[in-house]
Amino acid sequence: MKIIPIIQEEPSMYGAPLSTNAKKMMLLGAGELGKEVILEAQRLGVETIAVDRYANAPAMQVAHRSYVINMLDGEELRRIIEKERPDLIVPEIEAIATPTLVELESEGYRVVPTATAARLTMDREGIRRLAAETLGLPTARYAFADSLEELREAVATIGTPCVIKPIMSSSGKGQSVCRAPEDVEACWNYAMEGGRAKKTRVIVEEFIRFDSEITLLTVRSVSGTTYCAPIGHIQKDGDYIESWQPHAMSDAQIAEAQRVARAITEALGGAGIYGVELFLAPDKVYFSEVSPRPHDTGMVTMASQDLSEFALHVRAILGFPIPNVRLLTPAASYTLKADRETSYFRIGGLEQALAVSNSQVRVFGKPETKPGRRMAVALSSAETVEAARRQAKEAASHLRIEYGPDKA
Ligand SMILES: Nc1ncnc2c1ncn2[C@@H]1O[C@H](COP(=O)(O)OP(=O)(O)OP(=O)(O)O)[C@@H](O)[C@H]1O
Ligand SMILES: NCC(=O)N[C@@H]1O[C@H](COP(=O)([O-])[O-])[C@@H](O)[C@H]1O
Ligand SMILES: [Mg+2]
Repeated sequence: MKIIPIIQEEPSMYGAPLSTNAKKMMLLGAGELGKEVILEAQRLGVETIAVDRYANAPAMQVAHRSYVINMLDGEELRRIIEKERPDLIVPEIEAIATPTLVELESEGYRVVPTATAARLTMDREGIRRLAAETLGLPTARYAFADSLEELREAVATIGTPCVIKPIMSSSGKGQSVCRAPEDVEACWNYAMEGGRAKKTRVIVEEFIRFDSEITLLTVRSVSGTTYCAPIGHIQKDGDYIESWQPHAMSDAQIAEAQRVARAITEALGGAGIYGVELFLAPDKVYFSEVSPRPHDTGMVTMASQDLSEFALHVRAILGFPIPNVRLLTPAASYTLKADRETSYFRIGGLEQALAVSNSQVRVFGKPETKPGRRMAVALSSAETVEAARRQAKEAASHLRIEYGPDKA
């Protein structure tokens, strides 16, 4: 019997999930952000595959299928991609063998937003040099170092206080503020322990005394470039604790923030959502970094916008239009973090948290706690940002992690 393939003339024509004509999306990284991306993809009838370094990751729990591999190993990555042949490869974290993604893209695979964007944002050096040196965007002064000796020199050049970060890390892992030359060795050791990949290189950045910091979610789709209302946030030890939307900014600051966001997202190309991180100082908007994917601080959009950052990402990468994004209400998010390592734990306090007006909770379902690991988030909406922040903080304060005995 001759099988007549269904010709996919229109990008929007696809069959049911798990059928031969399904649209297949593979997420590389399966944390709390990927979980929401997968749920949104499934709402549009897409078949989903989640990949991460450990079993039972949040997005694996909602995907059609999953794989546990070392995503920094190019051969392992290629093996599962060639086995699954996904229509879309969607990086969800930075630490992926991006040279393999570049090769796969040249062989015809579609990497979101582009393999080059994944490669440039895989470590802090690629994106910082693109932003500051190629595009001339305003950033903190910076230098790189590969050893403790080089770090001493770099700190002397940049001056103290400065921020030291492994070039490959996220959520503040291995990041510290160096306040005086005698702190350099402790900062180096901390960076070596905290980096995600086995790379010893670090970036030293001038410490910016900003008034506030924001994420400007920027969407590139067939409808053009759209900016969400700015999201303000507070970070502790390099990781986000609280975010809110909209963040109050002057017209001049908004115009400058959008100029920077347009420049960096145009340079990275492709379609999808980008989280452009900016520091707002009285007379300047600094570019900090960009995620070519949904952003943790953007979880607030699940309570504030008609289309969350996850829905926007999925729409954009599938090639569907995004004529507008509506901010429905001020809203805020507040995180719940663990303080020790165990897989014997329970999360409680939902009865009280959900009794707070206009509040919701997302429990990510991570199988293990670790010190500083984000386990859940509270989301609240209100008439004002201030009230939303109070409610989200209150809801999160009711959530608690009860730890059992450590593993025998
Ligand atoms: N040069 C700087 N000056 C002042 N504060 C900084 C500087 N660099 C980073 N920070 C603070 O540390 C936070 C985390 O830094 P950064 O975004 O570079 O780390 P990250 O590990 O990539 O975090 P994430 O993955 O959550 O975005 C920033 O949001 C900011 O609050
Ligand atoms: N700032 C980036 C960020 O928030 N990324 C999100 O955290 C997960 C890793 O969490 P884990 O370290 O707890 O496994 C990632 O998979 C992503 O969802
Ligand atoms: Mg950041």
